[in-house]
Amino acid sequence: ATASLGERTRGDFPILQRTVTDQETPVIYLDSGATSQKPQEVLDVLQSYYERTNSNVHRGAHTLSREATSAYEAARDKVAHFVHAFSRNEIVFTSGATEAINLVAQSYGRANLVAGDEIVLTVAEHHANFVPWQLLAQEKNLKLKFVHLDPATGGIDVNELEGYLNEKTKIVAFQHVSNVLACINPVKEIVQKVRSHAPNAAIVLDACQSLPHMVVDVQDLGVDFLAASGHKMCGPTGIGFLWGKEQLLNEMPPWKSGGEMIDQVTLESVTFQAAPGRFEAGTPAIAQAIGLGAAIDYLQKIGMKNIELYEHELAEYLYEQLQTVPGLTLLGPTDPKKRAALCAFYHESIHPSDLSTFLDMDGIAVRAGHHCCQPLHAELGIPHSARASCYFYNTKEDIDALIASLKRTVDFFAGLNNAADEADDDF
Ligand SMILES: Cc1ncc(COP(=O)(O)O)c(CNc2co[nH]c2=O)c1O
Repeated sequence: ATASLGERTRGDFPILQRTVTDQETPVIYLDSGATSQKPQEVLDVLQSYYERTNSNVHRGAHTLSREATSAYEAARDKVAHFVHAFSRNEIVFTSGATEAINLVAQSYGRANLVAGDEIVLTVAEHHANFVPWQLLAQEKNLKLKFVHLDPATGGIDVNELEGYLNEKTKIVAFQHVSNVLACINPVKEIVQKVRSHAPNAAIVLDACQSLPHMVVDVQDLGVDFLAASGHKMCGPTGIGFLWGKEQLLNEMPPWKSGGEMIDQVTLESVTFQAAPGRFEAGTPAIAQAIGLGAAIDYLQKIGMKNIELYEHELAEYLYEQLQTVPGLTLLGPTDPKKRAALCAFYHESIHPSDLSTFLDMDGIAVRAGHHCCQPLHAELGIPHSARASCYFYNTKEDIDALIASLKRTVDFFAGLNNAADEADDDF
């Protein structure tokens, strides 16, 4: 049989050969929603940069600085091409999606929203796309509205959106893919609805959990801003980016200030670079940006469509196999075809942290907690959940190991409960 994409690529990732228990079997990493692993190609580029090219960018007139500058700006070109930006100037490097969204809230938000204006979010947003808007709303006395979940599908009820939109809606910010529900929001339909019912709204897309996993084309989607993190798409930590329409970016006031982002500084005044330089104060994360460029090269070699198709298989298999574990409730859409390759779940009597600890003892890495989505967990009536999240380097055998370990864990706790019941009966 043809080797799966996971079988063909897992050897590219040194860390996936590591064992984390006293058993010989390598770690089964099912926490890519938190951060992805890094292929050798990216690791080599980072090493080579520091060995051969390291220098500060945009300033020095010497060879190393010129080489570092062209490598850094080539990374920007790669990101621009990857998201099909209208222009390379629309790519602002940040430390990650969190910083990208904060930039929009504090620069665009402060300059364009006034008391009484409205921001529409969903209850499922990650805190990175929730708290910056809460703080802006507190600062400027704005109204926050939240699109809720559709109980029938387990996903976000975008039909509810229309009723929240009006002339005062100035921001509509939502995730492309949920890091907990696994739902894939219909971005183009949402954009159409917002454009027709909220003409003054800027649309901010949190693409953290979509960009690593599928083709994302900002021109096709029609949004105004997009935020993403490099570390979730085979890149190093410390790099992400904001894509924004060039005209919007150039109308926005600077955010962080200092060197690089200025044009002229005198004792009396200061003028600024145009985008993207305006928003890149200080020495940037040069190596990290170049590493992200190498990650994009790696992903493009595999093909984002191939990754998307393979992860559909993993998504369905993961969801269907988790349904065979007694006592589990799975979060998110009930149609496996409408899910990304992650699944959050909870057990009727076993704490998610106990589940993840027992899985860890079997060398399986999942996450337990609220996944920076406390409002969503409150909406679901649960304090936390466990979550398995896949990437293209995972295999169905990884999921089989997860399921087997979960069933052993559930049996173990059932045995404990039975023993406790018997002890009670003896009294
Ligand atoms: C949908 C979504 N938005 C924003 C972020 C923030 O990204 P950062 O700035 O790179 O941290 C995350 C990270 N999500 C997770 C990080 O750890 N577990 C997660 O699910 C995310 O999943």
